[in-house]
Amino acid sequence: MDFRSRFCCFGGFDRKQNKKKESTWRIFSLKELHSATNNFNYDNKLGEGGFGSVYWGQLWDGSQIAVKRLKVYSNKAEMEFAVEVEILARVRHKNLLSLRGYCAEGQERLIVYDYMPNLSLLSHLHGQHSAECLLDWNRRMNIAIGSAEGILYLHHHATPHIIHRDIKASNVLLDADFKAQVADFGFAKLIPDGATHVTTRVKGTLGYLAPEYAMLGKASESCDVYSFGILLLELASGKKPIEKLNAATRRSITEWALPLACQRKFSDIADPKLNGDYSVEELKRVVLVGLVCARNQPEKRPTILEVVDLLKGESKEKLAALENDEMFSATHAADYNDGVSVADDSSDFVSEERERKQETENVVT
Ligand SMILES: Nc1ncnc2c1ncn2[C@@H]1O[C@H](COP(=O)(O)OP(=O)(O)OP(=O)(O)O)[C@@H](O)[C@H]1O
Repeated sequence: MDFRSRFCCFGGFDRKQNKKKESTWRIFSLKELHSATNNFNYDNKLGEGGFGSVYWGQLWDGSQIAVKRLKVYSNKAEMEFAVEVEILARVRHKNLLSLRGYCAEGQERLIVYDYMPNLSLLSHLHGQHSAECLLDWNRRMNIAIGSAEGILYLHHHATPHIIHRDIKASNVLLDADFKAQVADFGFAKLIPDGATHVTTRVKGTLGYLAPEYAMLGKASESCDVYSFGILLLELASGKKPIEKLNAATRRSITEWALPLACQRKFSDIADPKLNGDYSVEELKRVVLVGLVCARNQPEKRPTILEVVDLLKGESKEKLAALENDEMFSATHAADYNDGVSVADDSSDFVSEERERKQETENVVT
């Protein structure tokens, strides 16, 4: 089956819809993308992910683009390509990375996006931009609320609803004004009307995976909420989702932050790069919401709609209730020693940047 017939199988486009979308995305020729990226020159390369390499380019009208080029053609990759294009074409939101178009010629598969000049949140928190300290508290707060609003659109406003399944710092891109754009829909799942979850192969990134999803393959909106909670803690603290303490010991960001939150030591959680320059109230809000999102029991997590309200500080009562939740009680804090968990040193438990992807065949049918 070629790309176009697969694309139609998703049922996303009829001719009428296509017409409506004409002004927002289009099909690019390979020749045009070769010329925009200086023949996919190494100097134009922005990064590399599971799907392939991403290149910076400039179109004839001067606009800047990012072109994701499929690494190796296969049926699986073709499917991932079709899912990403299909989903991107149907979503439009200020906090979701927009599709400019795609190219499918021979075995070449390319996706064209708007270029995000401030790259990913990961590059600012832990990567090449981290030393520049460009993420002041105000920007972090806007990124937290903006990305939550992007996810809210996927969960509650897109039809059918969409679970992202790979929310993480490298998938939150930043535009020229540091506005968050949630990206990378290659793993997303469309949720049929009325379904509460879909059972699926586990795909995602270690450190961000909800336990019920990692173990049972149960994907639902609350798995995205869990991953978003980890992202909030990362944004507040500047720490990675899993920290390597020594050769045999790993500590998750929740194991580290929960005892501190129970003892109300929020300033110990704040990223030292902020130099104490943050709103204490907002920091507390981000940490408490992050921790409640990353609870092990999915039914105890808030919806992303509640998360948006809480982050915006729109409901004082809900925030007070959250602060008084038994999860943040002093007795709960006593359950934790110093928050250190001992794990074996298998190389796939934690991995660095490039090795973080986990693709586990799920045993549940
Ligand atoms: N629209 C864009 N504008 C600017 N940079 C981008 C854009 N899209 C991707 N990038 C850069 O390219 C890198 C690779 O992106 P990609 O989505 O392929 O992989 P990833 O999210 O890092 O990893 P994975 O595919 O394993 O999830 C990103 O980390 C980002 O820095």
